[in-house]
Formats: sequence, structure tokens, C-alpha cells
Amino acid sequence: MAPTNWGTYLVTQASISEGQSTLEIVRGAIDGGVDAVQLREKGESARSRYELGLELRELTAEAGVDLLVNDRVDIAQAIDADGVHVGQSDLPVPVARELLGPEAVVGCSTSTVAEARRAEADGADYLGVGSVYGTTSKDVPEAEDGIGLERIAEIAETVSIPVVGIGGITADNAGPVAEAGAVGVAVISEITAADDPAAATADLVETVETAKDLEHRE
Ligand SMILES: Cc1ncc(COP(=O)(O)OP(=O)(O)O)c(N)n1
Ligand SMILES: Cc1ncsc1CCOP(=O)(O)O
Ligand SMILES: [Mg+2]
Repeated sequence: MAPTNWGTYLVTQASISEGQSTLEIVRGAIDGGVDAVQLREKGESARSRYELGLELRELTAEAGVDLLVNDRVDIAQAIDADGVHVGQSDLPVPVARELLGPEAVVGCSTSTVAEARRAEADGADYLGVGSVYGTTSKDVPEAEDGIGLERIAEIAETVSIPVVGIGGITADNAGPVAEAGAVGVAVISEITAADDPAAATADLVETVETAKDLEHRE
């Protein structure tokens, strides 16, 4: 599935879960209708991300869900992921593209219009834009205050590639992100810290789809 259709995108980080493993959370997210999963797990060794990645690859491939790897092109290659997600301090988009080839999905984090234009010109397939709202899941001071919905709209109007909002997104505030022009939302805590990841995912899926339907009817 292309990023154009990624309404709900799970970014994994088991350290903020309520005791559930990443595999259990991803299984739940798949049951709830997630479109894409990104193996993040900051702080874990390359070996443990690789081993988890192999298991996630099996699960996601069976379900027809896209699998991306955060930051690490080598792990993406080793587990045969669909692509990689890089940020402003990671490998540049053209380098990731060169290493992974034309078929791979390369996503890039941006929070300004200038960064978004650059990522698109560099050949990114989609943008992760945020932090939309304040969040404590990303350990940088900028993520404590969100960039806001107007910035999402401005970026979505500027670029032709899909924009996915990320940061502080819940089923209660995901609708306006889609209405601002994002194709979907990426979340860590809303699914990962939920008692029932499948139900949390299904809520997000419904909220985003409803908002996109309304947006298209206007
Ligand atoms: C979909 C998506 N969007 C943004 C990010 C953040 O990437 P980055 O800024 O490189 O920060 P880390 O996640 O690597 O800490 C993302 N991972 N996914
Ligand atoms: C990885 C990342 N990049 C920008 S905000 C963020 C964290 C998103 O986590 P949450 O959905 O819990 O706010
Ligand atoms: Mg990164």
C-alpha cells in the first residue's frame, strides 16, 4: 500500500507500553486496521531491533501492512522492510534512496515549510510532520509545544507528497489533523499505552476516515 493511503501509522516504542510487548501491540494494531508500522525502539541495540524486525516483517507481510524502520537503513535492508524513516539528523533522503533503491519507501520528518520543500525535492515519498501537538514521547524540548494545525495545512498545501501528522495525536484530536490536509496520523502512545491496542487503533482509523470523508465532500 502506498503512503497516500496511510490513515493510521503505528510507531513502536515498547518502553512506554503498559507491559505489553511490541509484538502484542503490533498484533493488536493489525487487528484494529493499522496501515503501516515503523520499528523505532530507540535505546535498543541493533541486534534486538533486527530480531524484532524479523518477527514484525512476518506479521506485517501476512497482514498486507507496510513496515518501515526508523533511522537505520542497514536494519531496513536486513529485514526486507518496505522502507525507512529518516529525520533531520539522520542519513539524508538521497543517501537512503541510493542505498535502498527506487522501490523503497523513504519518509522524512519535517516541521517547517522549508524542510518539507527540501525533503520533497530530495525524493522523499512522504513526510512525517510534527510534533503537531505537545508530546513527551519524543525527548527533545521542541516536542513539548506542538507546531499546530496551521503549519500542517501550510505544508500539505505546499508539497505534492503525502503528509502524515505525528506528535500528541489521540482519537480525540486526530480528526482536525486529517481535515488540515494530512493523509493520516502516526502515533506512539495512543496505541502503545492503550489497554486494548486493537480498540485504540480502530478508534483512530474511524476518526481519520470520517474526517477525510468530510474533507473530500467539502
Ligand atoms: C512518521 C514519523 N514522523 C516523524 C518521526 C520523527 O523522526 P526523527 O525526527 O528522526 O526522530 P526519531 O523518531 O528518530 O527520534 C518518525 N519517527 N516517524
Ligand atoms: C517520534 C516523534 N516525532 C515527532 S513527535 C514523536 C513522538 C510521537 O509520539 P506520541 O504519539 O506518543 O506523541
Ligand atoms: Mg530519526
